[in-house]
Amino acid sequence: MALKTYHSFRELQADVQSGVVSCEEIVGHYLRNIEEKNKTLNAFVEVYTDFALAQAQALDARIKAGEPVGRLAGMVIGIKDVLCLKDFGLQGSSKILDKFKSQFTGTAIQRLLDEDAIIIGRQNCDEFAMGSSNENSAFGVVRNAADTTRVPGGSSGGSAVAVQADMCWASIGSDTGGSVRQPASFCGLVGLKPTYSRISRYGLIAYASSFDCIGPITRNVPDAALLLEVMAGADDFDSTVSQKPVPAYSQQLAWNGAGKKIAYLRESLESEAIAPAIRESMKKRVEFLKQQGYTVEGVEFPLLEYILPTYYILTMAEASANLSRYDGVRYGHRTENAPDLETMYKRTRAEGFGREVKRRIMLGTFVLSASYYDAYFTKAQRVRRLIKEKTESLLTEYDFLLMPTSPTTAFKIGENSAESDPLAMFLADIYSVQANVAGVTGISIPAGNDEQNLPIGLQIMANAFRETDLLAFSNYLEQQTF
Ligand SMILES: NC(=O)C[C@H](N)C(=O)O
Repeated sequence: MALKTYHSFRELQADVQSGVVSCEEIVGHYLRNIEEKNKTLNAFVEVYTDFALAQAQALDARIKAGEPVGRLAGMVIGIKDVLCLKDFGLQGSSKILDKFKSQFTGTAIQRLLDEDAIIIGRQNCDEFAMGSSNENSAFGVVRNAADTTRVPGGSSGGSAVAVQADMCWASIGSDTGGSVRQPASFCGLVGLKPTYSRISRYGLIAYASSFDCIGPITRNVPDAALLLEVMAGADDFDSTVSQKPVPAYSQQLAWNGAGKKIAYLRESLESEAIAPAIRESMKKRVEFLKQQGYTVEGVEFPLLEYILPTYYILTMAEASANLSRYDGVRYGHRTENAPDLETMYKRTRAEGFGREVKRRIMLGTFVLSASYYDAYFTKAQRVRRLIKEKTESLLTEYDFLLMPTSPTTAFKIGENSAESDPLAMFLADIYSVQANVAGVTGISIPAGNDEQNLPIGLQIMANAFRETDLLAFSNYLEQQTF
């Protein structure tokens, strides 16, 4: 029997708790959709059929027995292939982690399980989260369900498409420089990058540790708020995580706009490099907010042109160090019949890593090498500091900064590929990396469609640990019709 369409998790949860619908039926619905659509879309790389059904049955039994259940009972979630779930495969969508199994469950995922979420499978992504189109995956490209000739965005492309195509209720991705927000925008969804250190990274494959954040991809803002609330907070297993108490984000979504000041990046309305439909969508939102009586001002970000090089120099440097652990000794793939240890390392890494990952390891190693360290790495660290300070002061003067999530909507598969023009791919991240360079929070919410009916994303940034306000404002905007 087909599952009725639920518009909010609250509605679904009420039916689950009163026994109108069982968790087994819900899981069955998603398994059927996966069966039907995944061959084309390639969003899941592994489906945990037995595990998901067992979780559902156990939960149904508890509900029947009148036992209390967690805040996520009835929510079926997919996880990006960079998040550990004990005894299940984990590969960062790379050949080098072939057949690797997680030795433990990461904190964020454990917290979802503790609240009775059902984990249905792991999702395709760019290899080690490096990319913006999901074309750099050992499992092949993911297709955007709005137009299967187009990319879903990346690197959490499979996670976005799985929600877009109703193969799970929500997904958990990771965002190092837009990897949650940009695919969410390409697929018409909400993608939240929390403040750096808000969610523990214990059990997240490290890409660039001073940038990496875990974040939810959902259909709406209240779900993002609820998932953040469940996953965030102090954790003994991650010394970088913030000790700040976690607000009840999902209970504080009512918007009180009194006295709020909103900035928008002036070039969002003017730059020829931004698709006309995206500029138009921005304009409508800016005008709407002005009409509502808010102080809304266009601003320039003088360091904008330095953000991308800073991001790529630093993330590649960190990646080259983080990825040195894949040596064929401890994890996954190992080359066969190497005559000595050094050849074994070299061949394992040459065979196991894809082209984009190799490019980044080489560039990262270069900027960290003794002769170039100061010229690139140290300089980029200094510039990062300036970008962080400028961003924070802008977000102190204004409550929110609006800009597009991406300068274009979903592009064609192959059009921007890292193979043909890696720089073009990097340039598309121009607006999404600032929040990570500065460590603040940002969200992408749906903002209409372009002339080809492809989703547009509006990005809203707020200062560190201002998620409560950010989510309430996003929730308010999400409810308007433009
Ligand atoms: N990982 C991310 O957040 C995506 C970004 N485009 C990168 O390749 O670094």
